[in-house]
Amino acid sequence: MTRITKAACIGGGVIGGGWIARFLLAGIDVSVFDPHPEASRIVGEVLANAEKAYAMLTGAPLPPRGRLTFETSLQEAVSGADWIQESVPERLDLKRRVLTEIDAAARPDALIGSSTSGLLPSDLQRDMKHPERLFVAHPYNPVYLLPLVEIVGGEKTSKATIEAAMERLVPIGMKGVHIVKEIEAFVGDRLLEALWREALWLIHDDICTVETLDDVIRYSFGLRWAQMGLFQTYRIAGGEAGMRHFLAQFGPCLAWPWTKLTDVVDLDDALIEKIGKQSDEQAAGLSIRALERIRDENLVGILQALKAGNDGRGWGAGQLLKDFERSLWAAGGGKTAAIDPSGPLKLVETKVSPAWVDYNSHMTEHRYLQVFGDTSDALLRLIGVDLAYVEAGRSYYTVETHIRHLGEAKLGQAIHSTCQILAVDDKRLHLFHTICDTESGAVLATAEQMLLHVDTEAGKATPAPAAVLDKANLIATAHAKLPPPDGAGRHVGQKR
Ligand SMILES: NC(=O)C1=CN([C@@H]2O[C@H](COP(=O)(O)OP(=O)(O)OC[C@H]3O[C@@H](n4cnc5c(N)ncnc54)[C@H](O)[C@@H]3O)[C@@H](O)[C@H]2O)C=CC1
Ligand SMILES: C[N+](C)(C)CC(=O)CC(=O)[O-]
Repeated sequence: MTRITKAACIGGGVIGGGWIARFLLAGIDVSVFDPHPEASRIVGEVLANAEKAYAMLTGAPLPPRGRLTFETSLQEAVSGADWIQESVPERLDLKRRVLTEIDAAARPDALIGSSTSGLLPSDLQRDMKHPERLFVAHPYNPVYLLPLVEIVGGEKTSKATIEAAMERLVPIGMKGVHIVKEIEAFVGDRLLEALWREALWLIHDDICTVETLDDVIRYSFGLRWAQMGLFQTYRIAGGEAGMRHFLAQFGPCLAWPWTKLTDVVDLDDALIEKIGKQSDEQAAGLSIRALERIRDENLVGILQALKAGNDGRGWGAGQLLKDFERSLWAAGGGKTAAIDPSGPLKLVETKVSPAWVDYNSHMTEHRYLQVFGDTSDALLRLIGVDLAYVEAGRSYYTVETHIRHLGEAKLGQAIHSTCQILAVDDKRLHLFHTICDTESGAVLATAEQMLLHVDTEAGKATPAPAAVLDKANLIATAHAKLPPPDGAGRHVGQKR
């Protein structure tokens, strides 16, 4: 799979900032051009939120963050970049000018994506010398968490460009959908605008407030849409007879006066003030950045729930996250930086994610097991038991775990986990893990585990090969010199 090696972002506002974070956190160097005097502060704040969100989103090893540079000219920014993302304000004249400048300065094989929400790529590429490499790459806010990108070509865009763009989105955890015919606003914004138009009428006509309208969405179909979209949701709503019955029953309503159709409400001063006032009341003093953090925590929780859906196989955006994590493990998981076996190995660093917190407002018990499981997995990769090893039919299975809960981990808290090998023989790995608060070093939980080496096809324990045992023994020999960890060998109910 071909990867982006260097990205350039022209425009670093809401969307440019999101793209910058997406690229950097995928390990890609990014150079930015944005004449706004506070561009670097704005991008820095978006990036800080994105890093916080990623720490909660995944325990998979992210690559080292890409290098971020701000340039004083567009030409310097695009130099050497193989993906250039334009995210300047939504004005055709401005975008055409900027895209023409990018076209003149970019390397010949660079792909040029525009974040436009609705302008036609054929209009955008009109003045370009190499229009075949221009496409719309329309993302959704926040770009670093929402994976979708609508890829739309214009009359002069080449097929190869579309294919290359779609392919390069995969390693950065995004899902490209190719919209085969160009229309204004593509698919997503066409749908959103229809809903928005209706919403503005409902406020204008005093049917409800903005808060009630948002409640109607977020307590009902908003929850459905995140996981099944529209058509699959309606298929189920047709009962056992499915979609055809649904169409027969509710199709005729489309001709009833349920909607204002394409009438556009007049956004006069009075309506703007009414919506602005109601929106201020709804925000209850929360700043935009604070609302962004709440939104991000919620999105992380939803993505993680979807990752666990469909009997653990993942569903929709959650399945995409699962695949992305798999690629992260495959790419970086085995290459743990210099291991120092003179102490317990620090193998997992993470933050307590919203989906991990229970009704007691702290990390719930099975998430401790998840972190301990991740710690065992990290150790296994270290001794050569990686994805390729497992796919070849052998692995280690956990046969016993004893967890002790000694402290509380709260939402967003930075925690890490260490591993001490207690014993190794040809079939068994006896491990002792400790989860600590990263700031204070306080011990929050420990787990003692026994793992058995298995032939996964036969479903039987089998001796591990020398290559694995040698690596495990090297660490175990060093760990044998450490004092036995406090709590090792304890059983439930034992007095301290
Ligand atoms: N805000 C949103 O929800 C979404 C916006 N988009 C699209 O993304 C694009 C950017 O929108 P936002 O980020 O929301 O706008 P924004 O106003 O937050 O950011 C635009 C940035 O472009 C910079 N800029 C202006 N002229 C420039 C130039 N000549 N060269 C380089 N930078 C320049 C500005 O200083 C500003 O930082 C638009 O095409 C918009 O339709 C796409 C998806 C969602
Ligand atoms: C309002 N908007 C048209 C800029 C929205 C988008 O383009 C996509 C989004 O993130 O909702």
